[in-house]
Amino acid sequence: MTSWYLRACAQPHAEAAAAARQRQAQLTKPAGSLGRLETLAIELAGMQGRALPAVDAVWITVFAADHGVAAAGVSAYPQAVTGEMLRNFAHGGAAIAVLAAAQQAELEVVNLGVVNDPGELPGVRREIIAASTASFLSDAAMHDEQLEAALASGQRSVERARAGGAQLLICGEMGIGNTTSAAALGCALLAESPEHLSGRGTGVDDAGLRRKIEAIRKALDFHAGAHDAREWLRRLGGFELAAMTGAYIAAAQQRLPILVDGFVTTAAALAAVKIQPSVRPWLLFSHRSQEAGHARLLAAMDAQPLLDLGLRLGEASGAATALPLLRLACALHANMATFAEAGVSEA
Ligand SMILES: Cc1cc2ncn([C@H]3O[C@H](COP(=O)(O)O)[C@@H](O)[C@H]3O)c2cc1C
Ligand SMILES: O=C(O)c1cccnc1
Repeated sequence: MTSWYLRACAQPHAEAAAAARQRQAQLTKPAGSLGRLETLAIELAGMQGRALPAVDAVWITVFAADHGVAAAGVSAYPQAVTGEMLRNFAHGGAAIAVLAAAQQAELEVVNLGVVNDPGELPGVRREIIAASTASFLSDAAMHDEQLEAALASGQRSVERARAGGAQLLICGEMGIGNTTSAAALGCALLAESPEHLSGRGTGVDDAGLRRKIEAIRKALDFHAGAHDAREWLRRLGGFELAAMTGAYIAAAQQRLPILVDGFVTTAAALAAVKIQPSVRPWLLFSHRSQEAGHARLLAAMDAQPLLDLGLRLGEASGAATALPLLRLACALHANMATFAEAGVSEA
């Protein structure tokens, strides 16, 4: 039987996009003058299959997991932070919790396995795969069943989003060491060199950055026998990265538009596109992260991010920050007067 994540996605609805494009041409403004706000409305119309798209109901899932590679000294922060941040998400103190609450977006957090496990917390689902991935310096990060479990966790988050009436999916991540995992995965998927995709993550110093590049180089050597995107994800990814890959594929299969966050989520999106290329039209890109290497991952998917604010946090914070632009694009598209309605002369 073919795995669910290998199933192709439908293309966005061409007629709905055409109807939206036609409406944009009739609104009281010089043709094309609202730039990306116009094309965003048209793309959303195609994805939602309606001439008047809306992103009132937004679902955010933050996946948290720990990484074996953290032991290689590749983060500026201790691994215990991943578990500690789960408590912070639950109590509303994390950046994404504030951004979601300020915009009435639904936020759920999924604990896939952290070393410093805080146990049951309100608003945090426990879908524990293991306390951490194995270090990909000397082992595959995940066994096959662990990868399948992570992908399926992402798929289930999309089921909940759909049941909740979501019109847009945003995924985020929390996992100390995950910019190293994301960079390694990006290198493998794009045949890039570690210097080009490695950045300072939480803020490592020059020595930390060198350790990170060395770790990735070693991992790419060790796993040189891998041959496809799923296998690279299993060997170099993390539970949260794989869950996001699964969520992106499932959302695209179910015609749910996706707003991608920063560097780590973009690596997961790239894995999704490499596993199932028909995912690509369902992805909107929110911002270019300060993390060196993000621009290359974006370019590999011909993605034009909306914002460049020097953000380097993850947690879906960049996507949540770009959400108002999508909402404004929909409001303009639905509520501006046409030339005929307003009695304004056309060109
Ligand atoms: C307090 C805190 C909150 C965070 N929220 C997201 N990240 C971000 O930083 C981590 C990746 O960076 P690196 O690869 O350098 O460890 C991830 O957890 C990511 O989501 C955080 C990091 C910290 C310290
Ligand atoms: O852009 C990101 O996803 C990012 C950058 C730094 C740290 N964590 C995540």
